[in-house]
Parts: sequence; C-alpha cells; structure tokens
Amino acid sequence: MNKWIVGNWKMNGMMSSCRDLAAGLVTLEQEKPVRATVVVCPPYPYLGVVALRLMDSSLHLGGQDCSAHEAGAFTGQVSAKMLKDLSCGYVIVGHSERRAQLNENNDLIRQKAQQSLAASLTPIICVGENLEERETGKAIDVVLSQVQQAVPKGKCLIAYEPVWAIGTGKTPNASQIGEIHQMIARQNPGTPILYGGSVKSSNASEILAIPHVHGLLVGGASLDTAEFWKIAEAA
Ligand SMILES: O=C[C@H](O)COP(=O)(O)O
Repeated sequence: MNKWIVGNWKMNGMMSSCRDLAAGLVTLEQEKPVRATVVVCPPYPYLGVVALRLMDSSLHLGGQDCSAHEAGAFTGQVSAKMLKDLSCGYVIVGHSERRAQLNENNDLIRQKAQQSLAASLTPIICVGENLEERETGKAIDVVLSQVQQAVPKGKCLIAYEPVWAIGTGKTPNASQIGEIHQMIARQNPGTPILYGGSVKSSNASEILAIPHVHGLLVGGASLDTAEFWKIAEAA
C-alpha cells in the first residue's frame, strides 16, 4: 500500500516562514523525489500562500480542521468546501488537541468527516487514548469506540495518535502500536492507518516497518524542512 506522510504545522509560523517551509519542501522534492504521498497542513490563513508554492509540485495540501456544517451562520468556522476551493485534498479532523481543548466528541468528528467526503476531501480522522487510559489497560476499547463512532463510510485515513506521545518525545513500543493498528485494520479493512506522536527521522523507519502502519502524522518535526523530508524519504 502507498504510504502517507502528513505534516501538521498546528498554530505555528507566520506567512513568511510558512511560505519558506513550503518552498523548501518543493526544492527537496525536486532534488530527492520520494514514493510516499506527502501532505502539509498549514494554519488556515496561510493555506493560500502555501498552495501557490505547491502548485507545480506533487505535494498535497490539507486543512487542520473543518466545520461540521456545509455553510451558513457559523462565525469563525471554515467549511470543507472552502478548503477544497483552496486546493486542499485532505483535512485533519478529531485531533486530540481539539477533542481536549474544545470538547469535540465522536459525533461532531463524524459529521466533519462526512462534510469532508461530500466536498471530495479525504478526512484524516484522529483517534488515540490518553495516559490514564493506557495505564489502566483501556487503550484498545477507547480507540475501538472512537473508530466505531467517528469514522463514516467512505474514503478516509485514520491516524492513531496516543495523546501521551504527542509532543512529549515518548513513543509507544512496536507491539503497542502494532496491536492498535491491527485492531483498527480489522475494524476498517482497506482504510490506511497512520501513526502520530513524537515521530522524527530517527524513529520513522522503525515505525513504518510495523504491520498495518501505512504512514505518519508528524507535528513538531514537520516544521523543519530537512527533518520532515528525511521522514518522507523513510517511507
Ligand atoms: O498531528 C500531529 C501530532 O499531534 C503529533 O505531534 P508531534 O509529532 O509533535 O508529537
């Protein structure tokens, strides 16, 4: 199966640094082409400027979130159709930061994913347990219920991101990642499953070699052009 390498820039950078990051990736892609599908997800205000830089490349653009509504009186929200109009092909939904900070639940996340599919975007639906759930042996059940409730029928990607591994430098071991990915693969046959949480160039190959890992969702390391490209090369 093709591998996906997705960079989530989160709320980082300004216009000039996002433009430079995108331009740097386009240069690296020309110098060192990779087999993986590479997607970058900049902050909303900089989607346009990044889209211009990516235009003549095979890099893909994604949003970091979208509205659960098609259009209307939803101040501050951005629709999946608008992302598509800005040349996005992907959108992250249900990131654990939004689940925790904005109380997003599985129903809302499924609606966002459905809006994305209706707009011909591929949703990247995030799931993952927190530290307490991992330590009390509930990880499998928590992720299973997130997948059952948040993933609609259709062409989606699922990203398994244990909350305790995000931005912490801690990563689960291969058997912990493999166990969750295998369970998701049984539940959603044919759906690509990405891993996210403290991915860097030094652990990317090892994680990509785990069965049922079809790509990586990268946060911090995606802000460094050379480091992110090394991760893409590992795929
Ligand atoms: O969306 C990306 C994830 O939250 C992972 O972030 P991280 O690579 O900084 O741990």
